This record gives sequence, structure tokens and C-alpha cells, in this order.
Amino acid sequence: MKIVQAFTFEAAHRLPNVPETHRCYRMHGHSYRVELKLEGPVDPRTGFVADFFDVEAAFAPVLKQLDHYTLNDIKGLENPTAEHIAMWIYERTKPVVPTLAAVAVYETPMSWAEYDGD
Ligand SMILES: Nc1nc2c(c(=O)[nH]1)N=C([C@H](O)[C@H](O)COP(=O)(O)OP(=O)(O)OP(=O)(O)O)CN2
Ligand SMILES: [Zn+2]
Repeated sequence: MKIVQAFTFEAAHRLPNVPETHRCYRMHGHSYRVELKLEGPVDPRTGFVADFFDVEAAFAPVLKQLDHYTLNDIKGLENPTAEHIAMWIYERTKPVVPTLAAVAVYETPMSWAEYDGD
């Protein structure tokens, strides 16, 4: 069974490795959406793969490092593409949410990156 829990954060970024003429070379902001996908058996007693409340509590310290920051200033996010943010979140969340199967990071409702550890 898979379950998904969504979170949002606000952050500024610029993409340092695109051409200067690319609009994302300039500092700008996004209302990011993060989806954590968990996979595992449904506990027969609780009916949960995991309690959403527990996931929220485990993810809070990771989310706190991103919300209302300039992502380029964060170690490991010097080139803060959606792909890199998804990997960064996965690596920090997997140890505290072992059933984590994938992380999706949406820059806009129409464009996102998903990382499953591969
Ligand atoms: N593969 C990727 N491509 C792009 C990424 C990325 O992370 N991975 N990022 C960007 C920029 O961050 C850019 O800011 C994307 O957002 P936006 O300009 O808002 O994109 P839209 O196409 O939705 O903008 P509209 O104004 O709605 O046309 C670029 N590429
Ligand atoms: Zn952007």
C-alpha cells in the first residue's frame, strides 16, 4: 500500500548554472509543494501504513530548514533545482521515515521532480 502526505514551503532561489539569459538565473521565489510517498503494509489494528501525524512530526525539522530561506545558501542546495531539492529531502527524511518510497517536489502545479532513491 502507498500513502502520500503533502507539505508546502516558501523559498527563494536562483539557478547558477543556467545561461545568464535564462529567467531562472535571477533570484526569484516559489511556493513549493512536497509530497512524501510511503510504502508498506497496512497495520491490521490501526488501518495505517503510517500515522500522518507521526510523518508530520518526523518531517518538521527537515521542512523547517527550507521554509522562508534562500535555498542557494543551504549546504547541498547550491544549485537548487527541483531535482536536487527532492534528493536533498529524501536523504534527510529516509532515516527518520524508513518507509519513505519517494519524494516529489513541485515548483509549480505543472512541473515537479520525483526521487525514489535511485
Ligand atoms: N528540470 C528542471 N527545469 C527547470 C527547473 C528545475 O528545477 N528543473 N527550474 C526552473 C526554474 O526554477 C523556474 O523558476 C521554474 O518556474 P517558472 O518560471 O515559474 O515556470 P513556469 O513555466 O511555470 O512559468 P510560467 O510563468 O507559468 O510560464 C526552470 N526549469
Ligand atoms: Zn525557480
